[in-house]
Amino acid sequence: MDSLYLYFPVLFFVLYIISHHFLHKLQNLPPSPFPALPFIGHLYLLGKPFHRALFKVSSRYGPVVFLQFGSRPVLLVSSPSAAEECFTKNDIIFANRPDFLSGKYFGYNFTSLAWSSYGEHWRNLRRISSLEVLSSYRIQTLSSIRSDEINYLIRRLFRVSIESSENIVEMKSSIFNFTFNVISRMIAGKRYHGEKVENSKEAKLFQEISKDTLTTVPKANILDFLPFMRWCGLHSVEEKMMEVQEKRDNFMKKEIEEHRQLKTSGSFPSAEVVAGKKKTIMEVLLDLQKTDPEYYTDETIRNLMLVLLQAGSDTSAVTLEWAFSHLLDNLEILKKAQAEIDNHVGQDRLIDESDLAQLHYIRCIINETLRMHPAAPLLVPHLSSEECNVASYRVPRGTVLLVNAWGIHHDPKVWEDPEKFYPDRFIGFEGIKEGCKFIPFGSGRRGCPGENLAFHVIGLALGSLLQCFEWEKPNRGSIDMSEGTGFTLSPKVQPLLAKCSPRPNMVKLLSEI
Ligand code: HEM
Repeated sequence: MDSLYLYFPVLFFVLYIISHHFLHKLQNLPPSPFPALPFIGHLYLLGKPFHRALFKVSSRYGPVVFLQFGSRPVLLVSSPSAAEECFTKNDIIFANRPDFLSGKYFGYNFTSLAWSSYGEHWRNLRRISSLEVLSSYRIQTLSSIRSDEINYLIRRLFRVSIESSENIVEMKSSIFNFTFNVISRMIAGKRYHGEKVENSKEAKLFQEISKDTLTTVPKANILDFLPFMRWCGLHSVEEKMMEVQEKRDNFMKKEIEEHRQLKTSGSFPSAEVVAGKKKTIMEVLLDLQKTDPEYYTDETIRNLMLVLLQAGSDTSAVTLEWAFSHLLDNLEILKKAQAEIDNHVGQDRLIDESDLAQLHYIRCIINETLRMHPAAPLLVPHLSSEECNVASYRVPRGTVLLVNAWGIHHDPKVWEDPEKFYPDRFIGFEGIKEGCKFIPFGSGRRGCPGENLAFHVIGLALGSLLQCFEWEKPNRGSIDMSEGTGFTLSPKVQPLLAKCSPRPNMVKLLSEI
């Protein structure tokens, strides 16, 4: 009789497995790993980096997996066909964002472009950004900012390369300063890093704010899935977020006020803003405010500015750093890119953005970098607003959708030899016509609106730095390619160091910049 009690836990366990299995089948939910633990569900499966851990889960359970992350149901998708189903047939249903704390605090209570749910407000913000802010016309109008900024960067690298005996450059900060200055000048007509920075105190403040924002988000993600952790030592996270948001908001308030004053006094913040022809994005929005003050409130403008600044600078910088890391490890590819530039542009003038359309191999390098290191490996989380079907499975309303773009890009069934950095695979690639096998910018309604700008910024920087300099690894060892973790950004853990020296035929031109 006593031994019967010993069998109880085993019996319970077997019944649990059977009921889990049949309940799942009955509900027609996608496959789900066993077990889902009390409170944390499947969070125990999350190793670092998240995209790699989730790729392992998909390799075992299939391209569509149903998970429970703490209190939230999650659909993990990692095949081109399932991703396509989410972003075509079910696109409107998944065009929402979950109510994460980042959206509450940094997204102005879910009213920002990146965090608001699908609806009229989001459509309006998206329309303004596509037409007024990130349109081809606006990107072209502000091209002088990008060429000016690349000149600053080239000049600095040239100085380092001739002045220091070691000519070693820390690429991460150089690249970040470049992309940040590009976006901040397009938005506010102001640079915050490097030469001719008008107000270095302000620049330092924004750097602090960005750092605080990025360090708070992962802690907030824990609370997003495990709200009870508030009572287990994480109660201060929300206070910290409020504090950071206040700083972000005040920073933008000051910028807008300054812009207004300069506008009324007739003196614009930077030389390239001439007679309304090359308006900064902030000016465009302040003009719209005059016509519709109820909609274009100061808060809406601050909100949009902060989204663009954050979404536009880190992502492009991370991509450029990865591209250089691979080029230093594959010098034959680097030489091939330089040969293309020499062939189409020559060495008598610097690359101009209008050359980029001819530089197909440079585009292949960028694509290959985005394939291997999509800046947002799991895209940005979506949320289903109603029940739908994916790959014939039922997905309940209120499910968080994670599309593992990194997983799709690294799947040997989708890409041959996926771990090899091989830009030639993109020769003749037909983009969206090939479905969702390459989705670094997402797809569908919530796909990235800054894709075109990103290719201009990254293409110009990569092309110019390859045209002007010879690049080498700082030592013989191979480059550390470890990836950082996070739901929304996958930077390189070790900042890239590179040896850089001017290409002999470019020295004259470089000394004149
Ligand atoms: C290499 C560069 C970039 C990459 C890889 C990238 C990638 C992405 C991804 C994956 C998303 C989420 C898509 C989804 O929800 O499924 C996104 C959203 C977004 N991106 Fe980008 N992005 C880049 C550059 C930019 C730039 C330059 C800007 C603008 C200055 C920008 C602005 C945005 C905005 C505003 C959203 C939110 C859109 C929405 O929720 O409706 N991005 N981006």
